Amino acid sequence: MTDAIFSIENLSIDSTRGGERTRIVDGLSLSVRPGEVYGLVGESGSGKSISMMTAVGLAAPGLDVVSGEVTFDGTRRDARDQRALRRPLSHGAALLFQNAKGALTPFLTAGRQVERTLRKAGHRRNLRSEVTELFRVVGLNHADHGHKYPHQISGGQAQRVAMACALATNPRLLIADEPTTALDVTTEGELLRFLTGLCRERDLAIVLIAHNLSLVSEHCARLSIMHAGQLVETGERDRIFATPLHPYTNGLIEAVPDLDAPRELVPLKGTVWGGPPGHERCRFSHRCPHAKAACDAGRPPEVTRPGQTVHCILHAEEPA
Ligand SMILES: Nc1ncnc2c1ncn2[C@@H]1O[C@H](COP(=O)(O)OP(=O)(O)OP(=O)(O)O)[C@@H](O)[C@H]1O
Repeated sequence: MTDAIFSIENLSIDSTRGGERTRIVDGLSLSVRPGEVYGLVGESGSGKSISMMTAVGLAAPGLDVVSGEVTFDGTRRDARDQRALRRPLSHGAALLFQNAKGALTPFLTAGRQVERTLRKAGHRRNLRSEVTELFRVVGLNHADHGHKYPHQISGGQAQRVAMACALATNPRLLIADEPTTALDVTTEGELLRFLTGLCRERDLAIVLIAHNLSLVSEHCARLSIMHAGQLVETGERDRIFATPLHPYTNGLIEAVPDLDAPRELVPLKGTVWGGPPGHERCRFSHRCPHAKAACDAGRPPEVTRPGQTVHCILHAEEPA
């Protein structure tokens, strides 16, 4: 995709535990445009965080980046060289995590946290007014909250302070890793609407990582669905919801309650990593109602349909 500001191609990561090597991310590719909130969805443990942290040069020690290329702002880099990858991304990208309160420094007021980030980003003049402006941008009143310590504000307010810190570096890419999981539903909705607006106003590219498909579908026009380290389906939200092609996507959609048309929810059977070892196969086969021998015999083929790409043998066999 030529107009993407951030793209990942064929990222694979191995982890070795107890002498056993496991491919925890297997050939992930995705790309995000400026002004877009892109969703990365999957159950807990499917590899969303590890993929995105590695793509910005923050792979945990001990992980082996086997392959992958990351393009940011027009320059392509080998993901195996994490240091080289981290340098440009540490200036152009910001990260938001689930527990904002825990991420803020407990002995610094909310205002000082933002001021410190501004200083680190090289700002020296008009710091007070820049902090006040960043508070305004994230929907907080500096006079009310700037002097408070993290334990004196709510989880939603702490997440807004974390956002102000993130915006202080003027990023072009924001990776938001389950940023609202610890918040109540109303605050969650408010914050995500706010993030979406921010993304449009500032032409910011956002990758929203979440396990909740309905949440992502509300805020992202394009998304990727991940299972056990592999992407199973990618594409436009409307197409994916209208005609889910992968049995896993279908399972996730069936598990989402629909208040307008109540129906029996169908929980997904099995666990993410419950299948036989080896990555040269479909990793959903042990949970799939349509599985056949061929699913375990090789990697699932990538099949492209208008606005959608699926990795599944079922669709390789039918005409486009
Ligand atoms: N530092 C590490 N070294 C080795 N394996 C790891 C490491 N961190 C995570 N893993 C494993 O990698 C897999 C993917 O983890 P990851 O945290 O990326 O999942 P996730 O989809 O983001 O889940 P969650 O929503 O729970 O954060 C899991 O099986 C996890 O146990």
